[in-house]
Amino acid sequence: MAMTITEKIMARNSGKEHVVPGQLVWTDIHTVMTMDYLGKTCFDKFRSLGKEEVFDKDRVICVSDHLVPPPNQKFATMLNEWREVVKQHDITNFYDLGRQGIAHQIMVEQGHVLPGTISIGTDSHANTYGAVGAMGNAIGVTDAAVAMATGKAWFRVPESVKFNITGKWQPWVMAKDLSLHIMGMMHWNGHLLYKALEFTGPAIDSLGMAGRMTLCNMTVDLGAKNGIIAPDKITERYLRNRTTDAWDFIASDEDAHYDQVYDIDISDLGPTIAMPGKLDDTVPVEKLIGTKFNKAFVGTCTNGRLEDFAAMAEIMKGKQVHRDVNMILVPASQTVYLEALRAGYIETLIMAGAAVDTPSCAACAGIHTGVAGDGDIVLSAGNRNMTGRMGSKKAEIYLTSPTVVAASSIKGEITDPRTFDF
Ligand SMILES: CC(C)[C@H](C(=O)O)[C@@H](O)C(=O)O
Ligand code: SF4
Repeated sequence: MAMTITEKIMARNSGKEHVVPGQLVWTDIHTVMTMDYLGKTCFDKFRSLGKEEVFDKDRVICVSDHLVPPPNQKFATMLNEWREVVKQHDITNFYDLGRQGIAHQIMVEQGHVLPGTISIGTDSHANTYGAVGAMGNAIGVTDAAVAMATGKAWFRVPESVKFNITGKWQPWVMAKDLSLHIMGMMHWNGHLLYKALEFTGPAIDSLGMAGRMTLCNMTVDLGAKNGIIAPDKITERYLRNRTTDAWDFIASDEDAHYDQVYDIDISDLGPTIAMPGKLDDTVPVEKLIGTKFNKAFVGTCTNGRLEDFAAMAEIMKGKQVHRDVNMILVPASQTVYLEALRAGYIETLIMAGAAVDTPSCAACAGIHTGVAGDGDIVLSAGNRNMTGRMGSKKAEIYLTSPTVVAASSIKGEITDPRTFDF
């Protein structure tokens, strides 16, 4: 019986020949991720199950990202309790301050997710893991605690939806623009709720791992269960030095059934921006040319990767951030930070007047490093722009790609990087 890649992953990890959408399955879990913000609660739940030892100390991945370095005493104390509980359970892979990064970046870059397997995390953007052909899923602390105890979790097999992406990427247009375009196209109409979104087609084949991570990452903001891209040569190259585990090129059958199929030709897709307060209210950059803003932010699990800073450095080299703009850049992990330093991108960006901070979630959820105050207008490459998301309820957040943020920050107003004067 023909199956989609997500159905195949659900089947193979629940010991079944095949599964169908709607079926409940009890599956093996490759890795469970938890982080500083919810991790202590998660371990408390785990203890309440009467358990002391996690199912596999190498496969419960603990990351400090939302709260490091602690911005205040409350979070410093929370971090101390978190560190204590991770220590008590003798977890092998603890990415604490000094080795830190945003959990989803860590999970993929450190080889903790594998094509054809299922990894879950106590954070909504665990969908990111679909970039390497894994089923990545956000779950609550109770389900995470059960998985930490048993190495298993239950799922309702989702219906699959195919996004067939064709055409050639225009210069400076990024996967983020496609994500925002889909967000606007679907208008949160409920059609993608709890669906498995599969991205395929020539424009995906040519997309690097950073773009694939961006695309899968934001599927949760579309209401989907997961986002996934079948592993290919790009995946293989990416995973080469990151995992020694065996995996195979799992893919959907040609005659697999999809609940919906969307064809998108990106030849005409330009830089795209989500208006403040509503992620699905997206417009082409042309509509906002000249709009003023005073804060620029690039980082997060959506756009804090090496390729993002590389593109920004190309645009900003030898130029200066406009005097009315404060720009904060936060690499998604220590590895990204180091690679960006070595490649000279950080130097270029600092010379241009950007402030670069230590890897963390930073101001994305309004916790630290550049939170928004009353009256701020932020041009951000993050993933959420609801009122109050980055701090003040009296701030406005426009969401876009790193190249739009780069060109616009030089100009001091929203600008199209395709027509930017280099
Ligand atoms: C704190 C955490 C539970 C939350 C999430 O899961 O999304 C955060 O990462 C966010 O982006 O708002
Ligand atoms: S970077 Fe933002 S969206 Fe991603 S996990 Fe952190 S707070 Fe959540």
